[in-house]
Amino acid sequence: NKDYHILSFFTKRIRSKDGTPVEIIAPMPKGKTIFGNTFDLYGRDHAGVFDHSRERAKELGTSYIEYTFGSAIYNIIDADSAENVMNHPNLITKGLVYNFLHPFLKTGLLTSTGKKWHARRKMLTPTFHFNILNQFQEIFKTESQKFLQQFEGQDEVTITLHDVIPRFTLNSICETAMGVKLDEMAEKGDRYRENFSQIEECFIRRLSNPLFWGDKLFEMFAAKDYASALDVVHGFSSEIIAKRRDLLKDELDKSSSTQTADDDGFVSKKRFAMLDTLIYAEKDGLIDHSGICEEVDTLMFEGYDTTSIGLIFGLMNMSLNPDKQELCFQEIQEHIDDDLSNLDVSQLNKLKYLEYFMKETMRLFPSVPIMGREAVQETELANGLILPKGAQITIHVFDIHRNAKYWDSPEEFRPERFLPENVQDRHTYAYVPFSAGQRNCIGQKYAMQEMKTLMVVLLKQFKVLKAIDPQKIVFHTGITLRTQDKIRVKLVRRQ
Ligand code: HEM
Repeated sequence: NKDYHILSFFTKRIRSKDGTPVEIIAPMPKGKTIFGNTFDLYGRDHAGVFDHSRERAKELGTSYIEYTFGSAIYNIIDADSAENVMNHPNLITKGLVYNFLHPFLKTGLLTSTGKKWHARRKMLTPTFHFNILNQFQEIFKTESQKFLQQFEGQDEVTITLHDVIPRFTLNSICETAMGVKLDEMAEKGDRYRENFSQIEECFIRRLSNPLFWGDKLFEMFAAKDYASALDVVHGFSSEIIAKRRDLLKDELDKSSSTQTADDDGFVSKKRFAMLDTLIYAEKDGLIDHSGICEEVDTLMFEGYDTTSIGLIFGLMNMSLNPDKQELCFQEIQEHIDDDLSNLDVSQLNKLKYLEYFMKETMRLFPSVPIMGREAVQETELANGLILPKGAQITIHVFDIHRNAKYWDSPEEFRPERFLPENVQDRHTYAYVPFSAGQRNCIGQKYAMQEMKTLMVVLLKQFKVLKAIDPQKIVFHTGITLRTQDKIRVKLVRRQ
């Protein structure tokens, strides 16, 4: 705190409530220049940016403070501080870095705050009700079967998960949430995913160079191909919305000509899509077309990319832990019929070990390894720190999940950690793959249901064998968890 005299003209310091030196509560690693930590990421590649936070966590072992040009950053790697922040009523606004997502997602549910966020959350929460999720089960099942059809006739095949899984999750989110089958739009879906990667590339370029934090310089020097990538992803979501509007109109038209006296709710008889809620809300004047677009972009991105990562690492872990894969398989055999006819939500709920397996996967490989908040007013935390207005908070989920304070041999893959008797004495906020508190993930049940379904359908037919060396995995920074190389597994058909 005493260093960086020049920076102090531009950046408000974090104080302590009772005058305790701040560094006793949270250490402050020295920055590379007189501008504090502003340029610490400068020149680092994607792996270097990711490793920076891991190195800090290892070196300091506790939550810490960094100073950059314009803002103090409180970096959280412990469960107590995570709880304080996630449950703080004044800390629901997302951090500055989320502004870099605005050209892509505008201010939908993930990135908005205040009254707008409250209204949208209220509007969308009922669409994740278990009755609706139950209806989606048939789609998850069919999409999982379709996923496996591509390996028909093959007894052994090595697959690149990063190539095949995202197509499955994008198809699933479009059919469930948007009510539109991607079958005839497969190529457009592929282009959506490619251009999404381009958008992410620009996001990282901005993140690692403070000169690009403002819009002007970024647009002048670093936004190559950004506008065209945005056009593609927005074009795709607009087409989905237009298609669903047409389908809904057709359903309404048909039902008014065929309705009988006991037909008391034509839409409820059809499969309901989350997008329908938004379209009906538009009729009631609660949202406009651009609002629908930002929510569709948000749900599509959140719903496909995060579950892809969960499944990619879930299958990788199956391949690396054959004994635990066998436990999952035995459990599946016990509860799910071979023809999958009883693969419904109530049966899925019985697959406890598979659930622990996926939870452990998300502990070691959280799809969202980092989350950010901003103090929009001076805010006191329970540990005695006073964050000035504008301070940024970074919650390092990746480091909390590997913090030896809560996890014995944290690097080891052990689904048994999630047995009820092992969970009860652990800090609740030591495990936050879906965040927690008001801004928690609205799609967590959906995600688990989808991931478990594909696992069941796949494990029934195939054994998953190792095809990579896990020691060679190099993590990259991204909007979500990335690796330098794509992950592969070998599938061998069960006899
Ligand atoms: C394994 C899968 C998933 C993981 C690990 C995950 C994780 C998260 C996390 C950590 C957040 C908080 C982000 C932040 O504060 O920056 C979040 C928010 C959100 N997630 Fe998920 N998510 C998953 C799947 C889904 C799915 C399937 C959907 C939708 C169908 C979804 C929709 C959302 C939305 C809309 C938000 C913003 C909620 C709000 O702020 O009110 N997520 N998710």
